[in-house]
Amino acid sequence: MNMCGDERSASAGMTPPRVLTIAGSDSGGGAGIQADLKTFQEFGVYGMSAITAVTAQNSLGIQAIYTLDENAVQAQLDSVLSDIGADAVKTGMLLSPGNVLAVASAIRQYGIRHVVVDPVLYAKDGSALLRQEAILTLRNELLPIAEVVTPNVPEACELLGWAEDAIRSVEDMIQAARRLLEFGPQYVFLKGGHLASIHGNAKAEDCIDVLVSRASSKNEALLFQAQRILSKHTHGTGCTTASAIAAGLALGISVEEAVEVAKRFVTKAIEASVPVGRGVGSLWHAANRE
Ligand SMILES: Nc1ncnc2c1ncn2[C@@H]1O[C@H](COP(=O)(O)OP(=O)(O)O)[C@@H](O)[C@H]1O
Ligand SMILES: Cc1ncc(COP(=O)(O)O)c(N)n1
Repeated sequence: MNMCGDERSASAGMTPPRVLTIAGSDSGGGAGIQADLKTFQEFGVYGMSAITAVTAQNSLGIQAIYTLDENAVQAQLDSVLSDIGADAVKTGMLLSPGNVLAVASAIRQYGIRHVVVDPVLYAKDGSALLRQEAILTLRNELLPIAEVVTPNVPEACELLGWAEDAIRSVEDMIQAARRLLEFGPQYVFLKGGHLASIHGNAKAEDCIDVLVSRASSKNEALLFQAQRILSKHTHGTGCTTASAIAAGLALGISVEEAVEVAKRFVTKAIEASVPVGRGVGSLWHAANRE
C-alpha cells in the first residue's frame, strides 16, 4: 500500500485526517516535533503540534533542554482539540510527570480515538527525555489509554524494570512485548533496531520489530523485518516510526497495516538519510515520494 504520493487524501474543501504530535522540539530538525510534522506531511495528513520542551540540539547531541510546564502543554492541547480536533495523537518526549498527566487528561477529555505513545526515555546521546520520576506516571496513566505503544529495546527493559541486557533475541522481544500489554495498551510495537548493538553483534543483518495485541492469542506475534542499513545517520528513526503509525491510523487503516506502512516508510527514509552536521545525521522523509 502506498500511503504517500498519489494516494494523498487531502483535497481542496475537504477536512483532511488530523494528527497531533505532543513532543519536544529538536532545533536540529531531525527528531521530535520536526520529524513528526515532516512525516505527517509525507502522509498527506494535517499535522498539529503541542510542544512539551524545547531542546537546543544538533547532530552531536543535546546541548540544553528548556521545559514547558503542564499549564503551557494543557493550553496548547485545549486550543487545538477544542477547535480543530484530532483523529490521532502521537506522544513523544514528555519530560515531566506533570506533562504526562496533562496529556493523559486531555486524551480522556476529548475522547481521542487513536493514541500512539512513543515512550521516549533517552536521546541517542544519553540525555533523559523523560525524568526518572515520570516513568511510573507514564506507565500508569498513559499506557492504559494507548492504542499502540512503540518502545525500543532499552525502553521496554526500563518500563518492565528488567536489566538493560535482558532482551537478547526476537523471542525475548515477544515476551517483553506481551508483558507490556499488561500495562493496558491495545498493541505493543517493540522495535529491534538496538538489538545488534546491545550484544555487540555487528553482523546482525536485519532490523526486526514485533507487534503483539491484546486481541491476539498468547505467543502470537507479527514480525516486521527489513535489512539493516549500514548508516550512522539514524537520528529521528523512533519519532518517524510512531508518527507514521499515527498518520496511518488517522487515514483509517488497521494497526497491522499502519505498522507495515510505517516500517517501509522509515526504512526508505533511513536509506536516503542525510549527513547533516558533524555527528549523527537525519532521515530524509521525502525519500518516500517516488
Ligand atoms: N540501521 C537501520 N537499518 C534499518 N532499519 C533500522 C535501522 N535502525 C533502526 N531501524 C528501524 O527503525 C525503526 C526505529 O528503530 P529503533 O532504533 O529500534 O528505535 P528508536 O529510534 O526509538 O531508538 C525500527 O523499525 C527499526 O527496526
Ligand atoms: C526532542 C526529541 N525527541 C525525541 C528524540 C529521540 O530521537 P530518536 O527518534 O532518534 O530516538 C530526540 N533526540 N529529541
